[in-house]
Amino acid sequence: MTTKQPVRVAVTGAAGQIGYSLLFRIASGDMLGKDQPVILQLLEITPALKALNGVVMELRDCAFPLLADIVTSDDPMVAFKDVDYALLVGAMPRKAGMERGDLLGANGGIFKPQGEALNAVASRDVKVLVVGNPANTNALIAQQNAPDLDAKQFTAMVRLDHNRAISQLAEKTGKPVSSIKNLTIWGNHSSTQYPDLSQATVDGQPALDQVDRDWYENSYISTVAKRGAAIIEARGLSSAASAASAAIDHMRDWALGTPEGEWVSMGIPSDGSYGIPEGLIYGFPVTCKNGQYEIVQGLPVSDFSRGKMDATAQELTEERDEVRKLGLVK
Ligand SMILES: NC(=O)c1ccc[n+]([C@@H]2O[C@H](COP(=O)([O-])OP(=O)(O)OC[C@H]3O[C@@H](n4cnc5c(N)ncnc54)[C@H](O)[C@@H]3O)[C@@H](O)[C@H]2O)c1
Ligand SMILES: O=C(O)C[C@H](O)C(=O)O
Repeated sequence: MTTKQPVRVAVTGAAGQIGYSLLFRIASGDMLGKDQPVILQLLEITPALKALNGVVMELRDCAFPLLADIVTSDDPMVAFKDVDYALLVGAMPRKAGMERGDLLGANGGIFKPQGEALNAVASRDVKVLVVGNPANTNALIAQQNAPDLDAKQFTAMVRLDHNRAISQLAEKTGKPVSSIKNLTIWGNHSSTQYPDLSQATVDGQPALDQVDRDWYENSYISTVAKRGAAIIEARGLSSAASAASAAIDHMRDWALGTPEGEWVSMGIPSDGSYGIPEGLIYGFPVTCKNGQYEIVQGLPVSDFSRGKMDATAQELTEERDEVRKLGLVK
């Protein structure tokens, strides 16, 4: 029997399609371990509380041994009270033909009050993951409105891109996903992201020795970067189960650590590493230990990589300028 004290996990947009995959996996111990009880604190807008109640009924019907309690609210000051983890999912998804950045006007305003509420009532050690798009700049908005928390506590999800990049490479090389290590998603969770194979290995051998350079530069990068749009085109709805799975991976690795000698990609505040403007929430290669992440330093950067890394940083700078004009960040 477990003796650990429950931790509090907030999920926003909990009645949405990502929420419907995510909550059950958190409650079953996939995110924080099979010995860690959780209290779910679920935030929705008022008209969605009835649907959320249905999801809560289903959660209870699973009789998850690790699910200690469930709180629901339409008030972030209630949902974020004392939370140790916050997964900010609630936001409008894009439709076919839109870029994620087109959602800034509709979604940016959600993250200012949520940042303020986290600042006021969350655990001082809260770990925040922003999933709602455009995720990097929404994370920046939340962070800038939570001045009493450490900037490093706010992260954005590029793990879905990271997982897509692994899967595409596995398919191309005919090797299992478990044989692929150390690729990086640099930059924005958008079509300017840079899935970088220059340090990646397949079965311990350089990935770029095992694929054609032309395929890498002219097919692979755009397939990974535009996968979200391909899912919307096929499903008529944006990715949900895979997004939830990536959120689980992101939080699990941050909380419990990355395997020795391996890194993952997280959207985190730039400290100026690799010449990326300080403060942007940018995808970097990171290792995690004891609940902290660190940027992998000293990787060589080719001219090809430099161009791609700067282009996605430029897009994030423009998004920051846009939300500054909207008064959402300083
Ligand atoms: N970063 C990524 O890799 C990634 C991947 C997939 C989807 N997304 C994004 O995640 C977001 C959610 O996607 P979804 O498919 O679950 O959408 P959805 O429309 O199914 O669900 C969103 C939910 O958020 C709720 N919501 C809206 N405003 C809210 C607020 N202020 N507070 C709390 N809840 C609020 C809505 O009522 C709805 O139930 C979208 O912005 C989508 O683009 C990001
Ligand atoms: O593409 C989208 O708009 C949804 C999500 O960000 C994704 O990458 O699947």
